[in-house]
Amino acid sequence: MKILVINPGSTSTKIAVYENETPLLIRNIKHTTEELAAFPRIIDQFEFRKNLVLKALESEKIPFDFDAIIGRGGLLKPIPGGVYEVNDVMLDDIIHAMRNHACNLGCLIASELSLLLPGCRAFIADPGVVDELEDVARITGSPLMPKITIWHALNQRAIARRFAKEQRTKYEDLDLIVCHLGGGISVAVHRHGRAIDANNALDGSGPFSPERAGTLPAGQLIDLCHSGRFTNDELKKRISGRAGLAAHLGTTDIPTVIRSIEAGDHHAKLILDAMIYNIAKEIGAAATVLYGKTDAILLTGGIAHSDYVISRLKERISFIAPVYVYPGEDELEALALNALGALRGELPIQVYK
Ligand SMILES: Nc1ncnc2c1ncn2[C@@H]1O[C@H](COP(=O)(O)OP(=O)(O)O)[C@@H](O)[C@H]1O
Ligand SMILES: CCCC(=O)OP(=O)(O)O
Repeated sequence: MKILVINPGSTSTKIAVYENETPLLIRNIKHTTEELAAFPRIIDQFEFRKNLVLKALESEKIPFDFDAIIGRGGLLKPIPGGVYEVNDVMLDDIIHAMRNHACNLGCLIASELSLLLPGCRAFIADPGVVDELEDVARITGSPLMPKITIWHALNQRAIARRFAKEQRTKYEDLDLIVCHLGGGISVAVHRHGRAIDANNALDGSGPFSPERAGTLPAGQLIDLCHSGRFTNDELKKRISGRAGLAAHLGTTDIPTVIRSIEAGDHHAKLILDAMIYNIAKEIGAAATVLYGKTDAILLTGGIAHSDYVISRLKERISFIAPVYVYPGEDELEALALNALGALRGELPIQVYK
């Protein structure tokens, strides 16, 4: 069986072709800020990113012939984890999505390309809106604003399963805290295979990150909204996109920040250390969800490549549980395996309503 995998991220479009479990192509196309700035909205990048996928296949001489195309799912309504067939309700929700993120393009491109091939199916799996929260985790101090989770469900689950396999046990038998350290930072509590708590890494809660504000002081935010200094869209960008390290230091690139620190930039050190401090606090809070009985803490995502960040994080969190580091992400393989499992009847194909 042949699977095309499409993972549009904030700074890249990742593509893979699998023949059963074997990868035939893995391609990471990076996008510069200037290149993407030409598109007023993320949805406007649709043709650009779709054509990049087609060009990558053409340049590798891979025939356009697939049993399924799977995209990293978008910011839909909250849904349980798993594989979903792309349908009209999903496409309509994505076109009218309240939240902007490049992953919204995943199901749109998968759907459009699948229509070119009779019998080819379009799927998404474990999108960022996967919601398996316990009821108690859903309640905030205002009934007007129940908790929403937006997190790296796909990669966190793939890494948690990889860890379980390495430990010769089952994901469903473990109690884990998983932290994805990327453009956004998510911390989730996985209790026996269910993510019972997770932050909103996009525009809500948790530690600040390379490009997100994380939890903010609510009163000050309201005052800023009414200050007349910013439009609605500008303020949203100051929460998601131009926030966190980008706002403080003008870059989201950790190696650049570390070079500044090594060159004696005390402000850069203060900001990066503050980000690490906030991540550690979020992980500490997650440990209370498990009553302190955590089998392991897994750190993953691009920033997990950074010794500076990981060594300082470990200093603060190692007392909770053993810490394992999985730099980067496993999203392409996770998507491919989800599509294969669905086609083979090994995984249920859920219907988005
Ligand atoms: N080798 C590396 N060393 C340190 N930081 C890195 C490295 N590679 C990527 N990063 C950082 O990881 C972040 C992006 O993480 P990634 O998981 O690729 O993104 P996302 O989760 O947004 O898709 C950026 O802040 C980037 O600077
Ligand atoms: C939308 C999923 C959570 C997130 O923040 O993803 P990125 O880090 O890839 O932007």
